[in-house]
Amino acid sequence: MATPFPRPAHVRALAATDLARRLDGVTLRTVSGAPASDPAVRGVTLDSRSVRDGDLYAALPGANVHGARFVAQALAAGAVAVLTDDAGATLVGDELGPATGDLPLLVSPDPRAALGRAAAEVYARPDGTRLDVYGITGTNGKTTTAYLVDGGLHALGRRTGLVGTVETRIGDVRLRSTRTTPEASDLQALLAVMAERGVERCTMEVSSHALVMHRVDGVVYDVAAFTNLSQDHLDFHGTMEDYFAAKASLFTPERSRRGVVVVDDAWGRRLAERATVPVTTVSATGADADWHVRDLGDRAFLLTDGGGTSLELVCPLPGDFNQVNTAVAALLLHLGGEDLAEAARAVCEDPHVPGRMERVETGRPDQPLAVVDFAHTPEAVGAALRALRPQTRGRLVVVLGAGGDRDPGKRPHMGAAAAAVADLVVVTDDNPRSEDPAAIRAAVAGGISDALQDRVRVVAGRSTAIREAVAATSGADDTVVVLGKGHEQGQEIAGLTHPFDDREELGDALREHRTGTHPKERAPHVEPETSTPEEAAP
Ligand SMILES: CC(=O)N[C@H]1[C@@H](OP(=O)(O)OP(=O)(O)OC[C@H]2O[C@@H](n3ccc(=O)[nH]c3=O)[C@H](O)[C@@H]2O)O[C@H](CO)[C@@H](O)[C@@H]1O[C@H](C)C(=O)N[C@@H](C)C(=O)N[C@H](CCC(=O)O)C(=O)O
Ligand SMILES: Nc1ncnc2c1ncn2[C@@H]1O[C@H](COP(=O)(O)OP(=O)(O)OP(=O)(O)O)[C@@H](O)[C@H]1O
Ligand SMILES: N[C@H](CCC[C@H](N)C(=O)O)C(=O)O
Ligand SMILES: [Mg+2]
Repeated sequence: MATPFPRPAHVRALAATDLARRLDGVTLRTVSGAPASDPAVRGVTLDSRSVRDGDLYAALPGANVHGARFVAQALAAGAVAVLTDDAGATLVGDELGPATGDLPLLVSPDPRAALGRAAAEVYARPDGTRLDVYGITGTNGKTTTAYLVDGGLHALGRRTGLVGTVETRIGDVRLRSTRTTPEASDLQALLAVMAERGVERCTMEVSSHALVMHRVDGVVYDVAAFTNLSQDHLDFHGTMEDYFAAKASLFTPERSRRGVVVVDDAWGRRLAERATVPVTTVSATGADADWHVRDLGDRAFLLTDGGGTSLELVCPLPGDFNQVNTAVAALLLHLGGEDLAEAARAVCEDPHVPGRMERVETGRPDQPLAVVDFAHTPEAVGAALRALRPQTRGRLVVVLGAGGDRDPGKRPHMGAAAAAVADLVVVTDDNPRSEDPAAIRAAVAGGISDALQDRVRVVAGRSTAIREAVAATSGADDTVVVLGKGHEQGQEIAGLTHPFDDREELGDALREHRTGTHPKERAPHVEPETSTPEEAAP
């Protein structure tokens, strides 16, 4: 898929030989052994389908295929040089033969690691342009905190950029994000475009995939923040230790200048000890920290250093965890040079975070409290439901599933976390991707103990499940919450993405429930029938 990201108008046309010299560990070679030609490199990409005239094409080894397989396509599209590894150089020779004997090959033992720096060289900002970059990492809360920071900056009158799961923004221009953290060459181009268009501060989510896959190499964050660590992505990282090591690498001088670390889990406490840049710590649980969050009820909380500074704030979003996200956002801005009190008030002004604890309203006074949230880890499922429990006088009904082709180990824990708090758990499909949806549902429901199985319904088809959940509520005292897909606009089933929006589905279900309309199926379903709880037996 072609990258949607723009390129800067002004680039440095660096001779390929010069570029090679600027990159540590890179040697210049040709297929034939003849001297390399020396074209000007004016852009960088790692995807042959996105090559533009004058580009360096990074032919990277991948889990599925070696990018060197696409060198002919890249050259046809205008690539003038190739960054690759030894294996890639051999493949280029095999694919192209002597025809492009003087094509400059920039060869590195780890071309993915060289990519960000290569792009940073080519897209180097004009002197005097200042763009501060803030990076937020952690298992849960990156998107929410990034919106809080960006909203705060906006309220303070700064021109901002935002890069994350939901969208990418350059000032007022909004682009769709394909990943939480873009690939290194896209990111460097994006930051250069932001600087060109007068953006002063860019706030971005930094995923653990990005840290391991060198997507943020070439960026030094002015302030980095860590929210928390709990189980997710073990399909990619293997162990929690490795997952932690990925996150911790953000808090080193190569990647950031200073940090904010939440020390409410053991990983955060370890990070605060291990970080090799100065960090400010914050806790909402009374752990030893520089700053503390004290809940005052009704969303009010105190941000205090236990000494002379105490700010009373009203959290703009529901849930105790959002008080922590708000505190992190305020402290990050403070470390970035803003006055703390002004920053904290600005952060609390009026953030809209799409698909996170987002209410769905029909205008009908007797509708249940209806919420769409992005919780898709055991920890987040528990946190989201615990946030809604006290507001619910009647029944708390939750719809959830788990994504296919993603960490299978978290599925039973997600089911268990939901059943521990909710009165009814409707287990259904998230994005099954290439997996069997029934097996994923069974894994989620299978995590729920026998004693709680009477709270569980397993329903194939997310649309049907949302309608069953709404039908299980009986008025304004009840809550129905749909977890896992938040802002997502599609449901990925067997290689195809079908339009699907939880907020629309929930709104439709609430309106149909009121008028007694028959549930309509808007999205294609893998299996149309409603299955029974037996299917979920472990
Ligand atoms: C697990 C993972 O992150 N994989 C990334 C990895 O893919 P890969 O090693 O399998 O690459 P590959 O498919 O073998 O292709 C090899 C190379 O050939 C290139 N290619 C391929 C085909 C073609 O026609 N032309 C071409 O140039 C590719 O661009 C690639 O560089 O390198 C590719 C680019 O080099 C990435 O696109 C790809 O991200 C995939 C799409 C992905 O889904 N990543 C997700 C899991 C991800 O990154 N998620 C995080 C975390 C979100 C969160 O925190 O919850 C995110 O930041 O979004
Ligand atoms: N600080 C927090 N602690 C625990 N749970 C949280 C926290 N912040 C948000 N959540 C929960 O996690 C869900 C995901 O939040 P958010 O989208 O902000 O995280 P993220 O880190 O960007 O996730 P992703 O990696 O998938 O992009 C929220 O919908 C909410 O249920
Ligand atoms: N960025 C997250 C999104 C997960 C959202 C959930 N709907 C799923 O499909 O698992 C991931 O790739 O793990
Ligand atoms: Mg996110």
